[in-house]
Amino acid sequence: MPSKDSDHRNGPIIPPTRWYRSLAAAGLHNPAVHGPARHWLQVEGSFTRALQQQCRYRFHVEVCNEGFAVPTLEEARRLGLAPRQRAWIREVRLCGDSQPWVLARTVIPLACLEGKGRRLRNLGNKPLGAYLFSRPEWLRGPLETGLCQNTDDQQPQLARRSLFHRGNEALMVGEYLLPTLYQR
Ligand SMILES: C=C(O[C@@H]1C=C(C(=O)O)C=C[C@H]1O)C(=O)O
Repeated sequence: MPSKDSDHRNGPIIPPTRWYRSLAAAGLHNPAVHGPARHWLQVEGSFTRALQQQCRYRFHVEVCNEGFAVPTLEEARRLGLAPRQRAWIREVRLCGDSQPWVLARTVIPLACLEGKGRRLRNLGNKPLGAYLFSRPEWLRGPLETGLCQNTDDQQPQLARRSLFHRGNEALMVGEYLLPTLYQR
């Protein structure tokens, strides 16, 4: 059942995105990945942490949509899920000093919600990164680079995503950089 946050009218518009295995591969299609956003596309470790370090005053997470929903076909394929299999989907804005800097979309398959993973449904405004990076059983896979399609200059143009693995299970975190983050 969707949480009350899914009533939010101003949820992030996550643009359709083409994903590449590396920054260099994406750069062949859009050299903007080598510009000021490059640093953010390559941050290792917790992205939340890196954003917090850039804030003068305050970092916060705004939950826009959260609940059970059907992932896109591309997401289902990437996670090895059957098409139309529902998952817990969380969409948030990551804000620095009260400005939205990043939109994030996380797809959490049902298997990840079992056992201790139940907590993943109750994060609220606590950043997911704080959860994942404080638990050694979750390991991050390689970062992909995304080129967002059909966006205007207020919307994300560039993105990154990775799978986090716990044994045979995996969830997927996509982070879509808003120009306000890297054009400051
Ligand atoms: C995965 C991380 O978590 C961050 C927090 C998110 C959330 O709270 O939904 C989403 C994407 C991330 O950037 C991270 O910090 O690296």
